[in-house]
This record gives sequence, structure tokens and C-alpha cells, in this order.
Amino acid sequence: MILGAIADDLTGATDLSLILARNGMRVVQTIGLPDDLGAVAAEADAVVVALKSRTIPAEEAVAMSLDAARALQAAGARRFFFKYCSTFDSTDEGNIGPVASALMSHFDMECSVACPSFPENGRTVYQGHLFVHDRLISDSPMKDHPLTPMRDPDLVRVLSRQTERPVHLVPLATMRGAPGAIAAQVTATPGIFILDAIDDSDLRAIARDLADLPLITGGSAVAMGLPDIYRARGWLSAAAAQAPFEAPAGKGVILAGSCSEMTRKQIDAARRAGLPMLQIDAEGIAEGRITAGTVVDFVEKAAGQGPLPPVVYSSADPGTVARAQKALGRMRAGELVETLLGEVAASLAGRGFTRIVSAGGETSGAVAGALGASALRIGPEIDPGVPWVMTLDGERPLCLALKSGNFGSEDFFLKAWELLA
Ligand SMILES: Nc1ncnc2c1ncn2[C@@H]1O[C@H](COP(=O)(O)OP(=O)(O)O)[C@@H](O)[C@H]1O
Ligand SMILES: O=C(O)[C@@H](O)C(=O)COP(=O)(O)O
Repeated sequence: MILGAIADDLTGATDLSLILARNGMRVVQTIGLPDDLGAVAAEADAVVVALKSRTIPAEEAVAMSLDAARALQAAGARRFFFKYCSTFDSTDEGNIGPVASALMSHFDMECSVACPSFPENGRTVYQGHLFVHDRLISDSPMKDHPLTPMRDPDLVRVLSRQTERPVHLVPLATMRGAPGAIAAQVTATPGIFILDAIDDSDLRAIARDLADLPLITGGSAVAMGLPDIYRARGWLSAAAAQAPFEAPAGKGVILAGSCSEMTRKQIDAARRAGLPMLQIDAEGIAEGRITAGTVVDFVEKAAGQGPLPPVVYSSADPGTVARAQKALGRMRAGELVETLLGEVAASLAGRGFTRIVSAGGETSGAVAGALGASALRIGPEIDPGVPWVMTLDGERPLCLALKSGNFGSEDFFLKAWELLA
């Protein structure tokens, strides 16, 4: 293994795994830290460990991430990547700053870099400011995210609030300067450097200049240039022929806990296309009106009535979410929904469902956790950042599509199904 990556959520890990696989690395993604990481790593150029550390208390996220780093190191990783969201999802308490800083200390580094840029999905960084398509992030729907509302677009300022290390900017002019210019700036002063990056050539310049940093932190696309550099050094084994990705027969379901604008559009598109729909909500779960049992009954009946998978969604507009959070507390409202969707997924898997689309990072973490999946193989790409994946453990393989809330086109749910057909 060359690259050991630590991702702060599951959909983010899948996104990174897809980019590395697309660029020719043999990738295995784990969910949490399995006991046999060494065995998993023996067959891979990169291992991506998916944590669920984005919104937990910072000290827990640090401890979890350090455990992952130590395990990846013991399994032979030579370079490390800390993956977080392309929308830099975090709060003033963390967890990007505390985890990046702790990993830097672990690897004995005075300086490293941070960059969420993902141009293919419309995330760019200019003058240290994060844009989502044509808007500053603070003017995008991310300002109303249920757990990590992003209301400051200046990443130097955002990260400075999360770490005591100095935070600096590498401006676009340096990013596009002569080879070596980025490395020269980054290694001249201690601290974490936010990197401007507005297209893929900027991301490839990061790999060219910084592939020898023990740790790079960023969104998935920041890793896109690393496989070519490793290959040029003869570090990658010739890719063995991959077994075809054959989805197991069985019924399917779509579970959506993301409240992002894009997921809500995807739900509307699914409704228009005639998919059976069930809306759930946090207060209904808290009051016992909605249980895993009632939801599973609906899904089983609906799945028996036609070829299209049923959709269960808690996705709601910011006003509705805010009311639930006021009544129940922000974290509790989220946990109620996540736990229920996890229970539903596990129950359906036990009843012969083999294809599950899950929308939302935290949601997908809860769903995969409840399914007991611990390792995934990356399959065909549905939309940028979202592949079908197959569980590698358990008695029967399951096909999962773990969709970041913001990713995918409006017809994502339909497209996902067509791809398996
Ligand atoms: N109706 C709702 N009321 C309150 N919280 C909700 C509701 N629906 C979903 N949530 C919570 O919002 C969070 C969405 O986060 P996540 O699943 O990561 O989606 P995204 O990928 O869009 O960030 C989850 O914790 C989820 O349980
Ligand atoms: O970088 C990204 O945007 C994604 O890989 C990601 O981290 C997704 O997080 P969620 O939006 O919470 O699914």
C-alpha cells in the first residue's frame, strides 16, 4: 500500500476512493477501522478508511483519526491523506482544524495544506474563499446545513478559528507558478496553507509539488494527481484485471436523510417519475408515530407493486428542519432520523433487499453501520463523486450507492437504477 487515507464521513470516503480508482489505483474502502487492516492493505495501492467523525466532539474525532493513521502506518502506508468535504463542512469547534493539526503532530510536520476544491462538482477556492458554482459558500444552500451551517466563505478565517496553528494562503499566482513554487511557499513557514484551486490543473500541481508531504488534507479531487506521480515512481503495481461488478439480484430501496437542496430536487424528480414515496420526520419518530416497522411495511408493499424502488425520505426544507431541531435539539433530531433509517436498511437487507441508495453523508454512515458492512469495493460511477459500491463482507454482497447530499444530477435516483439494469 502507498496511500493511507482517512475520511471524515462515508460518502466522502467513497468519493475519494472513486477518484483514486478512476486514476488507476487499486483501492479498498473500509468502514471504520477493521482489525485485519493489514490483510486488506495487502491487495491495495490505497486504503481509504471511512470514519464518522465530521460532527462528533473534536477530541473524539482526533482520537479516532490518530488511531486510523497509526493502523494505516502499521499496514505499510507511505503517504497519508485526510479527506473532508468539498464544502469544508465544520464548525468553529472543528473538526477539520483539530484533526489536521493532530495528524501533523503525529507525522512530525510543521506545515501542511488544506484545500476543499472539487471543480467537477462546482467547488473552487479563490483568494482563499470557497465557492459553490457561482456563489460564495455562505450564499449557497450550505448556509442552512442541519449540522454544519457554513456562513463564512473565507477559509483562512474559518480554519484559524479551529486550530492554534497559523493559517496562510497560497494564492492562485503561486499555484500556477513554476514547478516547485507551491512547495517553496508551503515549506518556508510553519502552518497550514489554504490552496487556491479553480481547475483540475491546479489540483494536479498540488500532487506534482507536494506528493512528498507525509500528509495532504483536502477534498477528494485534491488527490487526483497523486496516482500518476506514484506510477511515475514505479510505486503502483500493474492493475490486475478486476472481476466484473455484478449486482446481486434482489429488491431495492432509496433512503434519503440529506436535506440539501440537490437531494430535495432529486426527491421531487423521483416523485414526478412515479416512484412510491414515504416521508418521515424527526418529531414523528420521537413521538413513536413512525417506527422502523411501519416504514419497512410500506417499503415491502411498495417494492412488490412495480419495478421502481420506493423512496423513504426525511429530507425537508430549512424551516421544517429548524422547527424539529428547536423541539428536539439539533443533534438529537439528526440521530433519530439516522438511527431509524439504519434500522430500516438492516431490516430490509434481512428480507432480501440487495440494492440500497442512501442520500446524505451522516445518513449513509448510519445506514452502512447498521448493515454491518466493513469493506467496500468501488463499482461504476453514477455521477461525479458517487459510484455504486459492493460490500466485501457478510454472507451476501449488497450493492450500495452512498450519495453525498449535494452530489448528483436531478435524475440521480433513476440513473442509479438504470446503471444496474
Ligand atoms: N426532517 C429532519 N429534521 C431534522 N433533522 C434531519 C431531518 N432529516 C434529516 N435530518 C438530519 O440532517 C442530517 C443531514 O446530514 P447528512 O446525512 O450528512 O446529509 P448531507 O450529505 O446533505 O450533509 C442528518 O443528521 C439527518 O439525520
Ligand atoms: O467532498 C464532498 O463534497 C463529499 O465527498 C462529501 O464529503 C460529502 O459529504 P455529505 O455532503 O455530508 O454527504
